[in-house]
Amino acid sequence: MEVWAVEAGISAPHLRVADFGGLRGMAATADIEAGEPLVSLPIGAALLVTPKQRCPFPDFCSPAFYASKPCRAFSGPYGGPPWRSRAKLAAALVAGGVGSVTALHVPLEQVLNGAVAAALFNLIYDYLLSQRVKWYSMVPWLDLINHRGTVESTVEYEYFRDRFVASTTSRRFRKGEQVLISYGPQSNDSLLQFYGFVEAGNPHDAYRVPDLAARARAAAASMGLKLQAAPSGASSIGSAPDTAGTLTRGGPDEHTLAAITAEVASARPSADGVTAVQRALEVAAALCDAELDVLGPVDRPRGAAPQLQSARAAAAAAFRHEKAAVLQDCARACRQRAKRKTP
Ligand SMILES: C[S@@+](CC[C@H](N)C(=O)[O-])C[C@H]1O[C@@H](n2cnc3c(N)ncnc32)[C@H](O)[C@@H]1O
Repeated sequence: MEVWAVEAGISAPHLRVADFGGLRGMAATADIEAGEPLVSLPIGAALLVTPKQRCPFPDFCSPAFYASKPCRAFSGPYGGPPWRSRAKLAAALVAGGVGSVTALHVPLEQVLNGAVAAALFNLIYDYLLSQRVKWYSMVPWLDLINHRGTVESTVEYEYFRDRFVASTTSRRFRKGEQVLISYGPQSNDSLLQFYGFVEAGNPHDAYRVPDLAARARAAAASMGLKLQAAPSGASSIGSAPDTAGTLTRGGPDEHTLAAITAEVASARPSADGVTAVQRALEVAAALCDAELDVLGPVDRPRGAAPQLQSARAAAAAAFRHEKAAVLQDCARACRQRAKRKTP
């Protein structure tokens, strides 16, 4: 494979395939500075799905499935066709034009007008496409690097070199260390669904609270607060199209905090000097505690059990463990923020 990589023009001078506790990944063979390219490869070495492309194997997968895009593949903003394709198009236009003038005796002005219109249409079409769509790609060597949500990394398409270049922007790797990139700011739900693993301490993980209105009210009640009864269908949250809320390690997201604030605005007794948002944060913390109770004990299985467990059961246990950690962090953050004058 390494011979093939060299022949294909793939350059990853400081990486080698290595095993990290049973997980294959890439190790640094020398110190790598932040910003230094990790992998660089010609676009021809990657398997690309571009926006204009039709399903190349309709017998293997339906065109509709193909059009829905394989989410596990690396994706990035569509950079338009490489300059070589544009050069070929230009050459075809010139050849067609010359042929039309000499063989078909079409007036030169007419041919030039047509060629300019075709070139412009192509450029505008690609420009508009590149604003809206992504291309998806399987990228050899780059696809051997594992994920860490805290690493900042980029994968760029260099138009004139016609290459993908991946680098990290936030950190250096020491010789022998595992080299990691970020697959994007993804929750564990998304990582588990699309990549089959759960990231411990994932900074982008979140906990979804279904039926936020009812649970916020129940949390408020558990704190001894009395709320005006919400007439059915009149809940500030219940009337919104999405009735779920999102709790992150830093507290409820903006929408969720606003919704809880509105839901508990009528809370009595109203404590002196406590703003509506501070009250909502206290309720959010109680809501986290209640969700933790629902989750129950979520310790990772210990002892000999992990080896005996199926990978699926282990992933489910890790997933629950991480969700509990998100709730604990969220409750802590809410309580800290509720103490501040401007939470
Ligand atoms: C792009 S590949 C990375 C290379 C892969 N480990 C291999 O051996 O081919 C993505 C897959 O690697 C694994 N992976 C990546 N990052 C991981 C992590 N932080 N923890 C566990 N598995 C990870 C997952 O199985 C994921 O679907």
